[in-house]
Amino acid sequence: MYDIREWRHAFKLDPDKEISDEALEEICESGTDAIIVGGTDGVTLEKVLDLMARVRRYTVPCALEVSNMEAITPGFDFYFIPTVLNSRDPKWITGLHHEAVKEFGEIMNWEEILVEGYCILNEDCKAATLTDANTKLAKDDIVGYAMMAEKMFNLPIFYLEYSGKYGDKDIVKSVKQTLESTTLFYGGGIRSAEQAEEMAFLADVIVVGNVIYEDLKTALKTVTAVKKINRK
Ligand SMILES: CC(C)=CCC/C(C)=C/CC/C(C)=C/CC/C(C)=C/CC/C(C)=C/CC/C(C)=C/CC/C(C)=C/COP(=O)(O)OP(=O)(O)O
Ligand SMILES: O=P(O)(O)OC[C@@H](O)CO
Ligand SMILES: [Mg+2]
Repeated sequence: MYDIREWRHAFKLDPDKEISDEALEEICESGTDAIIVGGTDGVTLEKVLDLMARVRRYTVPCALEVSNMEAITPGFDFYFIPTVLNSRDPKWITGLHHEAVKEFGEIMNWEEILVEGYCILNEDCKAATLTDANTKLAKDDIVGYAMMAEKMFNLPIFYLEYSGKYGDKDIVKSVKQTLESTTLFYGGGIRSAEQAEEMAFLADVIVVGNVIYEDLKTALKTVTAVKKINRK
């Protein structure tokens, strides 16, 4: 499925973490809508190339979520570019992006590039520390970022990122109610089929990451849990 507006579930694989061929096969053949390759640190070109080649044995769509310029390579179906809307440092909002587009803009295939408006809400996660994200936000602050993502910047994706921590359902619900055309990704702390199902009622796309490496069987169960619920 190459239209993110039809996705319900994605697995996020971290190039900096090891995964066996058997586990990778189960993940890629699970029925998930996509594999997102991304992580905050330790993402090198070598590790990205290795993981991409292994995922490419399967037909599942595969996106590279760019976290640094050095690890970008051709061969993915999509390139997801995060912009951290609640960062206190402009480098993570438009700074690195400006440098990249100045240098490579003429040769970039914009058809395969999707910008993700991130709002990072777990103050203890690596991405929050790296980007100096202001995580002390009230619901209306977060809803404001969602509205900016859609109405001001026309972004295809708004990503509520709780990486490592299960999020606040009330916030996810309010953000979903605010968005009309932008796709809402929810990611963070999903460690059971029940949690996946709960968030699938609220968000468009549920992203499952760390549990892949901690409890593969449970990770696989999140796919069926999410797929049985229609997107609103
Ligand atoms: C050759 C070719 C095909 C070219 C393609 C052209 C192309 C795509 C060019 C890129 C253009 C561009 C605009 C690039 C932007 C450059 C850039 C570096 C932007 C900054 C991105 C950013 C804000 C990164 C910050 C960190 C972040 C939000 C990462 C996202 C992933 C994430 C949150 C992972 C979760 O954390 P994790 O590491 O899993 O944590 P744990 O290990 O604790 O679980
Ligand atoms: O690793 P977890 O906590 O599942 O989060 C998934 C994803 O949102 C991380 O970027
Ligand atoms: Mg992770």
